[in-house]
Amino acid sequence: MARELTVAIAGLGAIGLHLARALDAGVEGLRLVAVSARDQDKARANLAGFRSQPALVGLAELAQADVVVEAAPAAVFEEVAVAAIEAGRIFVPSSVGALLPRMHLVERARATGARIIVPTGALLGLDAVRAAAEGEVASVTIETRKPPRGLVGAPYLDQHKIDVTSITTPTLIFKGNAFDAAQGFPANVNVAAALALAGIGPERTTVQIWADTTVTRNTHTIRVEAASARLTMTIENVPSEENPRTGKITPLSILACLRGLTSTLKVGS
Ligand SMILES: NC(=O)C1=CN([C@@H]2O[C@H](COP(=O)(O)OP(=O)(O)OC[C@H]3O[C@@H](n4cnc5c(N)ncnc54)[C@H](O)[C@@H]3O)[C@@H](O)[C@H]2O)C=CC1
Ligand SMILES: O=C([O-])CC(=O)C(=O)O
Repeated sequence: MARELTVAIAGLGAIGLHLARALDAGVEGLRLVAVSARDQDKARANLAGFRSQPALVGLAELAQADVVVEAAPAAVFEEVAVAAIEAGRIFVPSSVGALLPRMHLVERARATGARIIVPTGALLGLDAVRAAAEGEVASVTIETRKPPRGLVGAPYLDQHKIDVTSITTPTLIFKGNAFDAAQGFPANVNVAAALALAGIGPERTTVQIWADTTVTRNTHTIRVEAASARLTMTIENVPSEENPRTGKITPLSILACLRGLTSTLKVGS
């Protein structure tokens, strides 16, 4: 008997709307049943052509589904996460940076039977990082280069009075650990948070963020020095039209992650 999971999505932006459309088009074993949006009229317009109408509900009500995907601003992460975890659901966060200061949610999930599944998102190679982290790892670093406009609005820039729009040459904006990077750039370094969780934790994972006038893509390079292997991997993400901070691959990665929840053949660990 094929297994079917119902899915709910918080947020219908660059990630959520693409994912909702893909699920509505039909993915074996997954059925979109509910979505949540800030702008209800816009959401209704976006959903108008769907083959099957998901319910438009409040954030906490998303927990009616087996799988709750968070694709909303980090500010509402907790509301979505707590409802899903308390209901014992599978919680799939996009705003992974918001999970780092809330690791108590993992303990709650253990108690309620919920699972928290962090997708690879805009990054690559977390399978290899996880494998390496089963053994000894000396260092994990990530270098993120974004067109300056992709960094606009980050709290770190306001705090340090950095105007990225006036930058004319590639400039190192931040160097520190993944925990501090996630606080300072909540809409930009979810990839660093996911890397930290896959590998050696947010304190030991080193992050560099560059405002780079020479790149048109959100570019992430991971370097891992481990007893088993040395990894160097780069992904160059095409920014999405809706939100230049978010690479187009992100909803695709989450879709691939969701498929893996029910598929008979699953590739990659
Ligand atoms: N894990 C990863 O690799 C990546 C994670 N992200 C993160 O994923 C999250 C979503 O990213 P995008 O889709 O690009 O953002 P977006 O800004 O395009 O979409 C977010 C949507 O959430 C909606 N929203 C806002 N408040 C809401 C509320 N109270 N209830 C319901 N909906 C609400 C907005 O109206 C918007 O449509 C962000 O936190 C972003 O930083 C983005 C890229 C990669
Ligand atoms: O590269 C991207 O598409 C988005 C990104 O950096 C992130 O959210 O961490």
